[in-house]
Amino acid sequence: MSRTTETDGGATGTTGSTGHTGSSGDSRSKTLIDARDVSKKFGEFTAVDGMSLDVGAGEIVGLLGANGAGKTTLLRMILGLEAATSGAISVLGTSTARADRTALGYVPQGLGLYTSLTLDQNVEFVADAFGVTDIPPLPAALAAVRTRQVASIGLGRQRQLAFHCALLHAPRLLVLDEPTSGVDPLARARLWDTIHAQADAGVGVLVTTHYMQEAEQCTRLAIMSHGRPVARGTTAEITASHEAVVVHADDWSRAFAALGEAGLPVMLAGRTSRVAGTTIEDVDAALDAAAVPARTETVPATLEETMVLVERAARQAG
Ligand SMILES: Nc1ncnc2c1ncn2[C@@H]1O[C@H](COP(=O)(O)OP(=O)(O)OP(=O)(O)O)[C@@H](O)[C@H]1O
Repeated sequence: MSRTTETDGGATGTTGSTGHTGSSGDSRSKTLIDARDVSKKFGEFTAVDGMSLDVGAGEIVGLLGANGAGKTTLLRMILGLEAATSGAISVLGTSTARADRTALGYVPQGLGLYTSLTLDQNVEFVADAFGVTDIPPLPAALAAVRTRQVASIGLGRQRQLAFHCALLHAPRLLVLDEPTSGVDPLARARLWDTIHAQADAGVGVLVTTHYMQEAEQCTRLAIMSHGRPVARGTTAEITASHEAVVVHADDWSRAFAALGEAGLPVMLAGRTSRVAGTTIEDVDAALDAAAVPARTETVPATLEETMVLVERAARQAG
């Protein structure tokens, strides 16, 4: 398996099935986003620093990072809503400025709906803007409230409507900025059904999310920290070189407390403690010192643990 995790801020291309698809022949035509070494400065502040990213047809690429990591800024540059300070971005085979807007669907964090208009009026507005005459029917949950003002319906339905509007003109590329934020788990699962259906139909999807369960549904991931690339690849590739120690103890709360008191970055998962980024010897020593009987084992780190570790490594590297 190719190793694609990066901790040095460098954005080398991935290889194999997760690799950059924009280099040759048939694959070139399927590359919908090709961003290379892109940076953005706001005055003296660097919000995005040397990010590279590609999205192919039928792929769901997840962009992850803590609040303020630079995800939205990168999306906005890809969409041509913000000019890059340096680097090159190609969208649908051309510069962002010349990209065919009718082939692009975008759901911003703020949804971009007209909240004082009804659901029907929002759909009509978007259909008019894109010249769509064959308007697909509203999903049942939205049809039931079609004449209500958008402001009067819940966030879950608003997000569903924003999706519906973004898909109205059958875009080839979908850009989603935290599309399920604040939505209950069932509605979230439904929105992800829609995302998968689009990808299955050949649409390329670039999505930001803070939910690890959603990230794990992506074809590939790019993780950024303080504007910089820190890891990329499939979930399996990104987590492959990271481990956690799992602690099984009858007195799980004492084990958890002992590890915390020893200064280890312990997390509780049900009734087991997990410590990522340290050795099993250190964990055993902390438990022995506190006289807590326990069985320990080393397991692959979760994506969430890996994100913490790569972010910490990036911070330490400066
Ligand atoms: N127009 C702007 N002028 C100055 N600074 C900005 C501007 N837009 C964004 N920033 C800063 O750039 C950094 C990255 O912001 P951005 O919104 O891209 O992060 P994010 O990863 O999308 O965060 P979140 O997950 O909270 O949405 C933040 O520190 C933000 O304050």
